[in-house]
Amino acid sequence: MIEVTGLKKKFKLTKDHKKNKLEKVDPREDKDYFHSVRDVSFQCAKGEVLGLLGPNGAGKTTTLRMISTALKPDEGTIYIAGEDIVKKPLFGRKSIGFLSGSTGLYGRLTVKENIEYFAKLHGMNKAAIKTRCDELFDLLDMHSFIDKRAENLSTGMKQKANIARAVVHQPAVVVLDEPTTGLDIMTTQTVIEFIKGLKAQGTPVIFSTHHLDEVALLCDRVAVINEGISCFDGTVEEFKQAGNSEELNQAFMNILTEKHNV
Ligand SMILES: Nc1ncnc2c1ncn2[C@@H]1O[C@H](COP(=O)(O)OP(=O)(O)OP(=O)(O)O)[C@@H](O)[C@H]1O
Repeated sequence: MIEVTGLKKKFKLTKDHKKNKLEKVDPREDKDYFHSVRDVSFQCAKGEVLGLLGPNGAGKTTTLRMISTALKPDEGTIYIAGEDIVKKPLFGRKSIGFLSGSTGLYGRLTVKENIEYFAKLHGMNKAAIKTRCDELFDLLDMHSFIDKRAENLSTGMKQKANIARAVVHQPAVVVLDEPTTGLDIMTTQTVIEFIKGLKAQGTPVIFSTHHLDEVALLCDRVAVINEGISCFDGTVEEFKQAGNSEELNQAFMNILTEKHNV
């Protein structure tokens, strides 16, 4: 179970940003700061998949980076197994597997060497690494490229390798920032099946997406962020009710518009 409550994060504005007066002013911008995330809360229990939705710039990546402990929130709590990982970031790093657009692999190492290296960093022994790598290479259909250098991978291969890297230590919670962006249909399907597998094992999965068809396929819960503020957190059925539509795209737009006009 992961429970996120009242997260806030602001960034100091640079001089260059402040000078650019032609840009449309975002309500989150004040004199010196951009309040990227203003009040975000949601929860995801054992065996649930939560889809994190919001327009471009809503604050999804900033929120997920706080959950991954890469960014420290200004306010708020993130509880996993009864521990606030804002106060215990080391526990957070062990408990969470995080995939982001900026997750990196070492270009000169092969895929296998990369995954083994990150497994070692997590303190796994040789036997455990072999078993886990074989399992991940099967699940993510990676065998054909595990001996290729990471710098020579296609977008899809790289994404699969990054996912394997993120979950090699069997984290208690998996957090994926737009895991299917830029992937072809086959690779997307492999990633979707992989998320279903995590769910079947009871691992809570949080993923951000702009694809509501993925929400229909995978999610038990939905959280919506707009301009840094949570405007929905509930089950997919509650999402349809709140958005007054059985069609997820329409429900999403209705939720955004309604909350936007309040
Ligand atoms: N380090 C930073 N300094 C200043 N502003 C930032 C910083 N990081 C993020 N922001 C701003 O915070 C807002 C939220 O960004 P974020 O990347 O979290 O949005 P998002 O919901 O993930 O968007 P997208 O769907 O386009 O990926 C954006 O306006 C972004 O420009």
